[in-house]
Amino acid sequence: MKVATAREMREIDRKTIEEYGIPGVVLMENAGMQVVNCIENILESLVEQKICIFAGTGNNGGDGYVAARHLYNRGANVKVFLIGEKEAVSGDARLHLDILSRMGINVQEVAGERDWNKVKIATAFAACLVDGLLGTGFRGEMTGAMATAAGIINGAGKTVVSIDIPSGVDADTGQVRSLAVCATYTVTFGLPKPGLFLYPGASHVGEMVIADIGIPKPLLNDTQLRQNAITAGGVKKLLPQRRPDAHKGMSGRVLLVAGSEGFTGAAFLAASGSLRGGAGLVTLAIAAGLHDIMEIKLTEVMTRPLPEADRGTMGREAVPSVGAWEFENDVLAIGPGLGRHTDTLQAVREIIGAAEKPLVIDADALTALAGQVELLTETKALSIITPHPGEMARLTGLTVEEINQDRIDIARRSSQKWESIVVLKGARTIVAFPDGEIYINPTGNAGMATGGTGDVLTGLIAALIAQGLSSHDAAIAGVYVHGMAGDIAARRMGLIGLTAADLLPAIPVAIDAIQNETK
Ligand SMILES: NC(=O)C1=CN([C@@H]2O[C@H](COP(=O)(O)OP(=O)(O)OC[C@H]3O[C@@H](n4cnc5c(N)ncnc54)[C@H](O)[C@@H]3O)[C@@H](O)[C@H]2O)[C@@H](O)CC1
Ligand SMILES: [K+]
Repeated sequence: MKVATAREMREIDRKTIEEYGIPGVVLMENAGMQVVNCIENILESLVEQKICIFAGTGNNGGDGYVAARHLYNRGANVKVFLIGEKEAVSGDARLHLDILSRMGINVQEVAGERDWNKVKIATAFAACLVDGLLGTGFRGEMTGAMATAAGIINGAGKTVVSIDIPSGVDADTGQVRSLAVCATYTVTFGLPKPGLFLYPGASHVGEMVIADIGIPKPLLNDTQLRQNAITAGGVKKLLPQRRPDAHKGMSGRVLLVAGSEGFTGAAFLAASGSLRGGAGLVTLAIAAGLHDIMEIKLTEVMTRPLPEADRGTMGREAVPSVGAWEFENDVLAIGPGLGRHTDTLQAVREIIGAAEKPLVIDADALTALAGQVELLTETKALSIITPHPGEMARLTGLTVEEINQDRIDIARRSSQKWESIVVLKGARTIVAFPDGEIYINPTGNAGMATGGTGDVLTGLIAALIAQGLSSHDAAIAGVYVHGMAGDIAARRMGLIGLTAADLLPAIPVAIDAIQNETK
């Protein structure tokens, strides 16, 4: 599903109006009507329901006036509060404001203390509050009267329906400075905006309703829109089908280079992630001193001992062995729990530099790349790197905070610069491709913020590549399945105390659920 930034949405609106000839007031009419349809679904009947509409002076407020008119027509008792002056309302919004006046529906400009008291009393008795304060035109932070209004809305404890986006959320980044409206429902127009998926904005959205306001379909499917939200229906088309006469050789082979003393669990989780992801054969290459332990710990996985630097850490002599084994496999995943011994990191760089098969690079292998990321542009194969924000910080020189403030843009620019697929993990994983395309993953939960879940993802993505998916498709499908496995596990046991190993049995359940998805 395409996702549009504020600028792109403005452009879509412009083309709808100028190129297709659908007037802006019609779009606004449809938008307001869709908000009313949503409220009617929630409240069942609108007759004599008290509903407060909060409007700003822009077009978001314009949608609010339309909603007010239709709510009134359907029997509701509406109160419209304008945060600003009527004089400041122009264009399409002005036209709809004037219609309200002609209908005798009062629009109260909120300025002084007495007005705020009226607002507070009205909200206390309302069944539903409609937030048309600010939409995609919002920038910066809510201050003054806007902030006061948002505070009253949030403090009222009522059902809140936000128009297009909860006011105060940055449509492109999901950032919330000072405060933002906390919606129960957000009715967004045409296409969802990135800020509805990205945190902290995402936690203000409530239930997202994507409403048709009559924008022509070619504009909504425009390939020039470079952001997407991953959907179950989309992933279903990517996942491998298992033939009835399949044998293990057909489901692909994963070579995993992982683990070091104290970090055998990472190797176990990545290898198990590959198995649960459906790989036919999984080989774990691990420092020789740990080989015997892993033979016991992993039943279905083949293990290969690697020459060591110190006890339990891969040494540089491992490079030729990994190079030789790589050719017996379809994909090489490297990094989970490898440790940071200087020789190990050097070996990792040499392995990556020489690799010819698709690569999945994670954890300590990313540490090996810090300061030398250009190595990625020199590999023959397309690499997927799977940094969490801390690892991304080491790779980019930015802080974790800077990365989380603009996850999409940073993932996109890094992918283009490093000519690699970037899977930026964290709440709302972003998959970025060197051609500028972005996929936002909607699955997953806070319970997955625990050690080892990233190792499972590495193994899972590698398993999908082994089964014939392109690196592109494996990255998209992998993050979606992984998050969904986390959601399935969390439904069973809650968020607290969820472990990475709990994800493993949920992976096949997630894949099965997606494959049986009807859409
Ligand atoms: N033809 C169109 O463009 C359509 C637009 N629609 C609606 O219009 C919205 C976008 O409308 P606009 O571009 O007019 O913008 P908004 O209504 O989102 O807000 C713009 C107004 O808010 C002010 N503003 C910006 N940042 C502020 C801040 N930090 N504090 C206080 N005020 C601030 C601006 O100066 C401007 O007056 C969409 O979200 C959607 O709801 C819909 O009616 C569909 C059609
Ligand atoms: K809004």
